[in-house]
Amino acid sequence: MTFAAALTERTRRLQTRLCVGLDPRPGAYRDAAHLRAHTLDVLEVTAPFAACVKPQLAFFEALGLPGFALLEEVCAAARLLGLPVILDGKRGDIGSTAQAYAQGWLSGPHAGDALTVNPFLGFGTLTPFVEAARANGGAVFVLVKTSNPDQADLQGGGVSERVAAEVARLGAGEEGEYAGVGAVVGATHPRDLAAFRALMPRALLLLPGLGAQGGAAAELAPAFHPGGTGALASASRAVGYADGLDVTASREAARRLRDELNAALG
Ligand SMILES: O=c1ccn([C@@H]2O[C@H](COP(=O)(O)O)[C@@H](O)[C@H]2O)c(=O)[nH]1
Repeated sequence: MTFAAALTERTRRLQTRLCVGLDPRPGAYRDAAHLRAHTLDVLEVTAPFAACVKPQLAFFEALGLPGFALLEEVCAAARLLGLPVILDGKRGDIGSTAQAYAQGWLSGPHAGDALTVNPFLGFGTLTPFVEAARANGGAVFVLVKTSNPDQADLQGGGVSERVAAEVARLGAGEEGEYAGVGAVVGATHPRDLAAFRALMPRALLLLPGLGAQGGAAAELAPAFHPGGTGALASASRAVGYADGLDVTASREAARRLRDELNAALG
C-alpha cells in the first residue's frame, strides 16, 4: 500500500487527522539516554491518537551519530505501531545533490515514508524526490506556504500559488485517491486553506503550526475533503512538551487535539 493510501486508511479507521511532531530538544534532558527514552515514550503514548508521525531531522542531526541511531529507532518503532513516517527535512538542491538527498531520506537506511522538500531552487529540484518516492510508494510534501510569519518575504506575490499549481501537476497522473505529491501549508494561515485545497484537489496537505505557533484546530476544516480526509494537522511542542516532560500530559494533549480536529469537521 502506498503512503497516501495507508495514511488515509488510518485516518478513517482511527478517526484522527493529527500528525505528531517529534522535535527532541537537547536542552530539555539530563543526557542522551533521557532524550531517547522520552522521545520513544511520546511516540508510543500518542500513537493511538495519531494518523502519522513527523520527526524533525534538524533535532536528530544536531545529536550527531547517536541522533541517526535514534532516528532509525523512531522509524522502526513507528512502523511497529502502524504509523506512517514523514521526515521533516525540507531538502532541495541541484539535481545530482537532490538525488543523493532523495536516496538518503526516501530509500536509504534512515528512510521515512515521506519527506518534506523545498522547491526554492526551481521545480527541477523536485524531480529526484518525486521519482524516489514513486519508486517506493512513498510521498513528498512540497513547501507551498510555510507557517512562519515572515514566509511572505519570498512566498508572497503569487509564488505559493505557482508552487501549488506545480504540486497539482506533478500528482495529476497518479492513481489512487490521493497523490504521492503533497504540500505543506501552515496551520497559521486558516483563511488561505480553502484556496489551496481547491488548487491541489488530490494532494495531501500537511498543516504544521498547530498549538505552539498559534494554529487552532477549530479553523482548519477548509483544508479537508468531505469525510475528513486529505489533510493532517501537525503539532510538536504542544504534544511532546505539553507539560514539561510528563508523557501522560503528552498523551492527553494528543487526545485533545485529535478531538478538536474531529469536532471542527462537524
Ligand atoms: O511551515 C512549516 C514547516 C515545518 N515546520 C516544522 O514543524 C514543527 C513545528 O513545531 P511546533 O512545536 O508544533 O511549533 C517544527 O519541526 C518545524 O520545523 C513548521 O513549523 N512550519
